Amino acid sequence: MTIVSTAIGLVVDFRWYIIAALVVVYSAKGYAEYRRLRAFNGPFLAQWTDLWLAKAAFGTNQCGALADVCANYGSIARVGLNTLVTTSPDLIIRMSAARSGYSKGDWYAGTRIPPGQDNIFSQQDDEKLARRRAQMADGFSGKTNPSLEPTIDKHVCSLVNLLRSKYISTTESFRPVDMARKIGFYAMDVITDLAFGKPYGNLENDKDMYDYIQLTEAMIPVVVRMSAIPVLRTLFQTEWISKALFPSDTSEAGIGRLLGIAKKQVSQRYANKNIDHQDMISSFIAHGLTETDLVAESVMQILAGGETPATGFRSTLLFIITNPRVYATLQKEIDNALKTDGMISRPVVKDREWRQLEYLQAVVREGLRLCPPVTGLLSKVSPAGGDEFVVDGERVFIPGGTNIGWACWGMYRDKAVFGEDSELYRPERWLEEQNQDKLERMRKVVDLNFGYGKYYCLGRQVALSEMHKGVFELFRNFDLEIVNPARPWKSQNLGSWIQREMLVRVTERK
Ligand code: HEM
Repeated sequence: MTIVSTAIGLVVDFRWYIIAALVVVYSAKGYAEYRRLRAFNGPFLAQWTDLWLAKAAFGTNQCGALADVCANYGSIARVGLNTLVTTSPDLIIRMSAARSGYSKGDWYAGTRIPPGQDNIFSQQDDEKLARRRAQMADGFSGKTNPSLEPTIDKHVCSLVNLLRSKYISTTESFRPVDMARKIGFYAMDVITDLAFGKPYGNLENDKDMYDYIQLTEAMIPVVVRMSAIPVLRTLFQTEWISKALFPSDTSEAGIGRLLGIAKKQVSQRYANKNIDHQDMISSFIAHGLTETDLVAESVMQILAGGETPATGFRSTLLFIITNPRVYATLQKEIDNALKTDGMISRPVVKDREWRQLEYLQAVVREGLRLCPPVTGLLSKVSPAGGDEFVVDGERVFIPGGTNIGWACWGMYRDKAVFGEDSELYRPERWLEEQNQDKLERMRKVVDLNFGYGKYYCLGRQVALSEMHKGVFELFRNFDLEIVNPARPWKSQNLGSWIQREMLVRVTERK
């Protein structure tokens, strides 16, 4: 007791010295951190603190804020004490290239679900990641996993059936449908079917089963925001804090419920592993994933592959139905293909068939350009010795251990790459460009939507198939009109997208 009271007395007596020492240490550290990245410009707050980053992360237009910083301060700009963002596709390609010295930064660690358990996305060790990618690649490939395309087709049919059975308007009746929600149902059914071998059944029940979409809409922004801000990231990664915050796998809804379902489904499949299924889980088991790995990977697939194709599909649909020229041209391409004997299968267009439809592909690519589904920072960290890089004709040195995220919203609107009208939704740009090098560059930049090199998205083919089939079948079957062109939907970017209330009038095609 006497020792404690003596210590408290000393602290009180010397409080001003202690406060002064703390201020000096903090300022010296802050100054050293400021100097380390002083070659990069950025907002004043971002030179000295992480407050600018926190403000952007907690706003509702995170990707726009990052793009503005690069527009104002250069294609590599400073947004925090140890964080840069870039609109340079060449830097993004360099960081993710197969043998680059860069690795995934701490941003990714916030995506360990359940807490403490790595999955393919959160894995920061390049060697372990390469091993895991090799184990999982076959499950994502249509060549080695014949169940992928039929699974997607099944849910395209369910989407069409749902619209036809409940939401057809006529001159006598008006039955607006929230397409933002139904597309979310579609994407979630596809991914749960692929990941667990059984869909959630959202489309069949016309319901957000287990409130999953509602709760992930609430949860993902929290994770993405926490990951963006270094101090919160450190807190969230502290095991007991993340465990305390994370819902248990016995929760009745949301991510806890997802984890519970994943555990149950995986353990059933694991027990039956010798039975000959030809799907994703069996491919992963055959490549040596343990039961614990499988749970973490199936949850991650749902988080990585649920909302992302839905965002691509929804925004593309909105661009089409609010643009009469695009609508008419697309419909004509679809109708002509349908009139050509044997070109298009029923009930759902095949992957090899939509790949022959140039305008449809341009429509989807342009949608991904203007509304990129993945907008979180995805920060990579520079190699220990730093890196030299030429940007906008100038050689810059990036010190070792620096986090570099992307400002993809700005990158996809670069006039030098996409032309003066880069803000405009104009699929024709993909068909009119005569200069093959320029076209190739445009393609390469938009394909960065799926990452690059050693971190390239494993679900790209699945996502493209979902989006192209979905768009084709909606316009094969229906006419679509936006109900309120003055407020077509509610869309916010919180690091990930929340898109809702997209009311559409659906009529049968004559
Ligand atoms: C339009 C839809 C999609 C987009 C735009 C997209 C984009 C991305 C991006 C940007 C990354 C991270 C790259 C990086 O870390 O640098 C990624 C990783 C990943 N994606 Fe996708 N994705 C989509 C759909 C899907 C789907 C449907 C699945 C699953 C079926 C999926 C599975 C994965 C996996 C497993 C990874 C981790 C790869 C790794 O870190 O090695 N994605 N995706």
